[in-house]
Amino acid sequence: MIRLASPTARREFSRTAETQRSPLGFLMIASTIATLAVVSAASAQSPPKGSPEHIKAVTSAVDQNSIKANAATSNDWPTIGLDYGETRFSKLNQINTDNVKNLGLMWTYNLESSRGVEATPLVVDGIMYVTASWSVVHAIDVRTGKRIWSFDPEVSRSIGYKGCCDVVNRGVALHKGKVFVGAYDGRLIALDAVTGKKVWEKDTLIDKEHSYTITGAPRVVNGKVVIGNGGAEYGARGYVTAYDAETGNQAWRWFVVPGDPSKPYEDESMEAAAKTWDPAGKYWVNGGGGTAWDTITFDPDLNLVYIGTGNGSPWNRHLRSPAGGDNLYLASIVALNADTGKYVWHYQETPGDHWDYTSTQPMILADINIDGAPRKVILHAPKNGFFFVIDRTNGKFISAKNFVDVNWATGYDANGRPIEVAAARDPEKGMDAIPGPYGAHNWHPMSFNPMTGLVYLPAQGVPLNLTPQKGWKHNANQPGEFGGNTGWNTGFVLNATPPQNLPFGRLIAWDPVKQKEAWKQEYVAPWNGGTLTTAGNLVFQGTADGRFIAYNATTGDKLWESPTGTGVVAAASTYMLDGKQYVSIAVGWGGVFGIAARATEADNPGTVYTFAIDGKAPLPPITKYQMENLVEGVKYDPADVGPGTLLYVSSCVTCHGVPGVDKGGNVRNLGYVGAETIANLKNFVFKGPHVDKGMPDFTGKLSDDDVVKIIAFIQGTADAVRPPKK
Ligand SMILES: O=C(O)c1cc(C(=O)O)c2c(n1)C(=O)C(=O)c1cc(C(=O)O)[nH]c1-2
Ligand SMILES: [Ca+2]
Repeated sequence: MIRLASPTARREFSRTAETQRSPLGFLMIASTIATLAVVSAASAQSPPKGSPEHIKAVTSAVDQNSIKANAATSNDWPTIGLDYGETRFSKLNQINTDNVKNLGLMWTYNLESSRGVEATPLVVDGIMYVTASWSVVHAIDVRTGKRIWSFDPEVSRSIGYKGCCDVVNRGVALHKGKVFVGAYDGRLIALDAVTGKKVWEKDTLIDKEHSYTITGAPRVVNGKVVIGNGGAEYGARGYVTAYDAETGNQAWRWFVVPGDPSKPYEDESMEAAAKTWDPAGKYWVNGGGGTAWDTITFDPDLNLVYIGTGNGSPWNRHLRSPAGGDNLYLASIVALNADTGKYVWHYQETPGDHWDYTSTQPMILADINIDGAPRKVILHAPKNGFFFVIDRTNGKFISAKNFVDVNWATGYDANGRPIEVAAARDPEKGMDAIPGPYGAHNWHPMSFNPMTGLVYLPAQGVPLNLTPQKGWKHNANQPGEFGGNTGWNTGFVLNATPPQNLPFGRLIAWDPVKQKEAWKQEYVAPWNGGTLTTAGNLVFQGTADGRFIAYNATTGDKLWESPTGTGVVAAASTYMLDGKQYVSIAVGWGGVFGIAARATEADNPGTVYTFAIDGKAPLPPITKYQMENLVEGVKYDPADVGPGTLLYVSSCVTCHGVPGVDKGGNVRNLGYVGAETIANLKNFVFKGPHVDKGMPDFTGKLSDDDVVKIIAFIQGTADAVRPPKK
């Protein structure tokens, strides 16, 4: 009880009482109560880590401000590329060049998937969100390595073949207590971060005639979730859509390429783009392409969203747009207003794309000094083999330099146009495209370390010969058309002539100011993982041959490695947990190269590996990849091998590779599945047992007689490649 002793004290009290009645006073009391609440919360027990209350508290706090604030410490990994620049540069240095040799396993978590795993794990205060194949989301408690929940959007496995490049997913976005995932079948789904229960779901697909998928990670910009689609191998028209994060209501949509010119253009940018396409190619029937299937990057200060756009559909421009033209906005970086989705500027990296040179590769927004002046730039290494530095305020070209050998252009002129080699567009003659359609760099994220000034870039060469296809028509499915019987439309015959260049995989440390390589590491195969770099002067990368490696970021010296039980394609994340730095990587062999090819005999399921200094957990035992002997003795008529080859190319090769030549990836090679399976191929091709794993049912697409011919090709090829018996 307050005793009002003196008149002064009484006066003081009444004045306080006065102010308490005024609005200002109310605020003062409220703030006092708030302060008391904070004090008592701190002194009382905070919710146990990993409890629903703790997960709710830490995930609800993730928003634009917290992501910006986290960039100062890198304590958490709250968004796919770590920060809005998507630098994948962590300021953490507890693990560094001196002690990385003591890095050890804390735990592994089985993602229970056998297809590609491409996601970077997000982590806030030890709560991890990561996706496996088939867009399945896992919430994991890093403190224990145990599942909190998992969510399977139950994508019908029968549509697996409707995406070009494996049933992959590149991860989730986290915002104010929700987890956002794009499902392979085109749904954008919001989940409660605590329970994994669905909050809302939107079908993002505007057109069910063409094959659209989602494989990329959504991004949240100004409270909206932005997502694009895949499908440009199938005749899709690219677009990106923003949905309100709370309600799922559509906020805006921007198309990448123009639609049917007999209908009104959606906006001025489409009207301008249409002038760069020849309507004689009926591009709107073939979709046009440009699908934004991976990178979407956001600069909150400029309020711009940057979209990396995909290849033309079909690939061959002579067929798509016979009179030529740049075919905007294919293979470009396009800046959109984050609030309205309105076009602001574009820079086209591959005008008139002809080689599947997507620009969907992850972008990095960096502030670097060029010619003594600070510039806000985008660093980008698209499929086409050139490293680009672009002014991100206005889209102006700064520089481009090839980071691997290329044969389609000799360089870029001062205006940022490629100086093309005419033979690369020969309408009749085929050539090895260098880079080939797998790209000199694919979706595997690169990272940028401002301390070394270097970009760590997973580069590669996958040889492919492209010969213009005679008589191509949309969905005509000519025998011999690559993937034609599963919906592909490229307008090229692939490898009609065996390619003469050689495959390679390489980690390049690239100086974006000098546009020059600083160091490199060669690998045994293409298709190595994304990179992570840290203030401990480290670069982390997983490899196609099943290792997770740490390098010295300055010199490229290898400092540490661990086996991973399968090939790695995703990039790692790092974060602090209760005062200790952790590194996590989701492994799982796959993606477009990994469907049919492999570089390791280890065949463990998709798994999250988490490491810290002095971790002592045992590595999981390795399961060896199972293959039958090269198929032998299946009866066939040699006259069927020729027609069987064409049928195989249009129906089987995209997933199964070349029998007896490739060794199988996450899908089997038909040279190594046993004679009984090949002799009974009909049972697999028509309503077969693998339809629920994503294989097409070829009923009505192949005849019994076609299957006989395909068998002839498989056995004939196996016989041709079999080493002579001693
Ligand atoms: O044109 C497209 O729409 C599209 C989509 C995708 C995809 O969604 O995964 C890929 C590609 N193209 C592509 O060209 C490509 O090389 C590729 C590799 C991968 C992968 O995950 O390994 N996806 C894709
Ligand atoms: Ca593509």
